Amino acid sequence: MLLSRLARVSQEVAATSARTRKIELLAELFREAEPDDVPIVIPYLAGRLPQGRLGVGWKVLGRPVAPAAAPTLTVREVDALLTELGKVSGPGSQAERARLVGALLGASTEDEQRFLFGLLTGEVRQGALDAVAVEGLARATGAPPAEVRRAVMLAGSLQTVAGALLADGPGALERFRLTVGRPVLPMLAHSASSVAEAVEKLGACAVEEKLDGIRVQVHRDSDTVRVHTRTLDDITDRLPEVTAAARGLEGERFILDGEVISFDDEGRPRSFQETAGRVGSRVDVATAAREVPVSPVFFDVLSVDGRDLLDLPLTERHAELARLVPEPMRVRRTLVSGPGDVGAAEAFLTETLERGHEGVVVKGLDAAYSAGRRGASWLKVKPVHTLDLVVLAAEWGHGRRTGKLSNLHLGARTADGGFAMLGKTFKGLTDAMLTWQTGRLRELAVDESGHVVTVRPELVVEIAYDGLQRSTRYPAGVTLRFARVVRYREDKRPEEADTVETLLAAHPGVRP
Ligand SMILES: Nc1ncnc2c1ncn2[C@@H]1O[C@H](COP(=O)(O)OP(=O)(O)OP(=O)(O)O)[C@@H](O)[C@H]1O
Repeated sequence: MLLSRLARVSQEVAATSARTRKIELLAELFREAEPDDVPIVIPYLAGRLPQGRLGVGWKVLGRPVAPAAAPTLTVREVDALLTELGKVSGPGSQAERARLVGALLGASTEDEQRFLFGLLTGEVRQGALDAVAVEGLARATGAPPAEVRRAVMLAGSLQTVAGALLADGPGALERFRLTVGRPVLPMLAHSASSVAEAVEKLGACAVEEKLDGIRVQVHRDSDTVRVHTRTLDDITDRLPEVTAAARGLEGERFILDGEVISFDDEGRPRSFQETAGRVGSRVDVATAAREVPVSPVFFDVLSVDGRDLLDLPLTERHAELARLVPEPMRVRRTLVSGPGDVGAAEAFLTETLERGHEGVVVKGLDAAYSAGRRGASWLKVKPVHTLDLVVLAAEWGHGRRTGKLSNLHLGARTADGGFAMLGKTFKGLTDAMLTWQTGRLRELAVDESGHVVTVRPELVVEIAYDGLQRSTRYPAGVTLRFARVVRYREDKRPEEADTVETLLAAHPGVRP
């Protein structure tokens, strides 16, 4: 497929607000695409780079290059060139990158250049596009949209399903059934501001402790156990305790969902940083496991003995979980019959906080497991509110922080798919975080002016703050009071960051 075709459709999709028209445009595009184009076309449409990071500075991109008169570039050629670009390193790499970018831009028409600028700087991000693409794909191939959605949810990748569908037609969906050994994206939660609000919304519900550890999905098929993170990375080798626990259970074939966390000698949870540090360390796992032992605590089960439980209501999945997993390895919960019984839910939250946990997750009893979704039937309630924001730029530090990118410019998502800066902070950053972020942010740099390095808006960071206040300095008309970094959220994509709208809704007293 020609890049010019993709660039035109991308522009048309962005220009129309009618969802049906977007779907039709994408269906047409998919009908023309070769299966091999799909892993490139889908991320490009959403403004994502399949390579993740390229290290191309704005200075390289900013140099004008005379455009080609007629379009000849294919999306696969562009992809191959960007892959090559991502690999350039060592002495002379700057010149080599400039040469490759020059060649790419010189072969592009004006429209294609505009598209590539948007893509490489991360300015065009169409978060909602993947959902529209699923519909377009269903239309293009004659597969039922609901089945395509379920396949995408189970494959954890729209590209993979799209490639299979375009190559083999609707029959290919069979391949994406829930299978032990093949991880699926976990179900996620929305937020509620109080237990009362959550119970009001959900009616009869289970209130579960919310453990601040690392989400794990554990697959066991007789002696084989695999442990995956929320982003589907395989971390089996780092967590021998989890493998041992799974092998110790009665069942032979199952998929469990839960949290891995480290408890101290008194049985209180250690800090998230300690658990995360343990899970993150790949070397000398045995020593790490002695110093910071972790335990799995399960709260859901997706499959048992070849039975797919995803569509069962929570109550039935709980019953299966209770049969399979003994009590200390299951999350604590209490059942609440509805708003009349909210006192029990509040008492459970208080007790959970006293035991050192961060809050509760309130879950509707009838709800199925929606893998990969932020389901409306799981509501988390945490007394300490934090925001997930995106790093837009960073400033070179002074004094002790010389040579390190320090002060972060923080952005929330806006309705048009962009980001609005809410303020800056360098508080809460440990030396290790400073070193890490300096390396990572340099890879994402697109421009440097004075002491400010502008980056592709990719990195999500969790921020604690004391309040919101009006400000004429910032584009959304508000800024954060006493913002400080809690942790980086590499498991989150910028599309999952908080929006200006939800922030304002959480502070009704502050009007920009
Ligand atoms: N009982 C539980 N049920 C579901 N999730 C739980 C539970 N206990 C802890 N968790 C964790 O809480 C997360 C749910 O919150 P959410 O899906 O919104 O992710 P998040 O945005 O990372 O949340 P947070 O930043 O609050 O951890 C899950 O991914 C899981 O890791």
